Amino acid sequence: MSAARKHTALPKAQTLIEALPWLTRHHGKTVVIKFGGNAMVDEELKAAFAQDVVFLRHAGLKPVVVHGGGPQINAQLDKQGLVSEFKAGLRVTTPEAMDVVRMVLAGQVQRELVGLLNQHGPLAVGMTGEDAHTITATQHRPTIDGESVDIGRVGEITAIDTGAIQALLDDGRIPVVSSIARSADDHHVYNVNADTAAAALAAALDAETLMVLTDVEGLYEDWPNSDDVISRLTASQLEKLLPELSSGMVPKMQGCLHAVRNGVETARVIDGRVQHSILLEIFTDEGIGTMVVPDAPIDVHTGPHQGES
Ligand SMILES: Nc1ncnc2c1ncn2[C@@H]1O[C@H](COP(=O)(O)OP(=O)(O)O)[C@@H](O)[C@H]1O
Ligand SMILES: CC(=O)N[C@@H](CCC(=O)OP(=O)(O)O)C(=O)O
Repeated sequence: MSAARKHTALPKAQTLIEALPWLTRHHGKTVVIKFGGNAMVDEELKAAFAQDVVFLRHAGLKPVVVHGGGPQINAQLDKQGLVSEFKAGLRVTTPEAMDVVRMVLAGQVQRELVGLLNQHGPLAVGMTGEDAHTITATQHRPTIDGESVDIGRVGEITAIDTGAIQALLDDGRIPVVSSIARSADDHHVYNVNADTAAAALAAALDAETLMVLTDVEGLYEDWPNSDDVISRLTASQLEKLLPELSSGMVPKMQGCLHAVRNGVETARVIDGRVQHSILLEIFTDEGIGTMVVPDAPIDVHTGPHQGES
């Protein structure tokens, strides 16, 4: 056999080998991926998302999926003639609306994601924050114009028990978590923003990465006037920006800040409208969206490090 024979699959082998340093570095690490309701409306994107997550799992990482479903909840509330209202970026959740939120997230969106992931094997297990006391909350009362406002059954996370998720990860499964919390106050449940839930879980699980998929390219520097995306910012830089942010970006970026301030190495906001955005983000050095990193540690001898992550 000629030693010089050209194998047609060589470029594929090279691509796999290029990924080797990344795979070695991230082997066994936990990555929490938040799949947003707005990125979840296209069938092909959903299937590609499931492939990416399963790929990560087979590559030796431990993915945990936390999902939203805002648009899907809106549609069901509409169908039932119930009004949707948001205050401080959160859904005003009456007891009737809470039933709809729970039914749509746990009964519809989560089931669909579990089904898509399990087309690739017996991997995904769905749960909500209610299960095994995974997420506990009390009533959240946002301050609007200086006043504490009652927005119904919206929860503020007070405790996370990672036991059930860890057990699933140890068993090689992919947990798929709906953002509903058990109540510390009564026997009912609370509606939690899915970005907030994902960030809290990432911190509690000591995840290496929080990845938030959404329907924009990342954090725009001057939204809605320009589409320049901020590619990288530190926790302190983000903290300064927070008061200027609006709508859905508020819980997302607050969540990223919480994550990197609590042990997560990077929090990334990426465009879920791009097919295979998870793999693109991971395998391109500079990433495709916005990356938040902790502040550089201060060295007592040399002062703050520059440009490290
Ligand atoms: N600075 C910003 N950069 C990007 N998007 C922003 C910004 N400020 C507000 N937004 C809005 O936030 C939205 C994303 O949040 P949201 O609608 O809650 O998405 P998801 O369903 O993925 O959680 C964007 O579609 C955009 O309209
Ligand atoms: C309290 C609150 O606002 N909860 C959200 C939960 C779902 C969610 O966050 O979905 P997205 O990620 O698709 O926005 C809601 O009811 O819409």
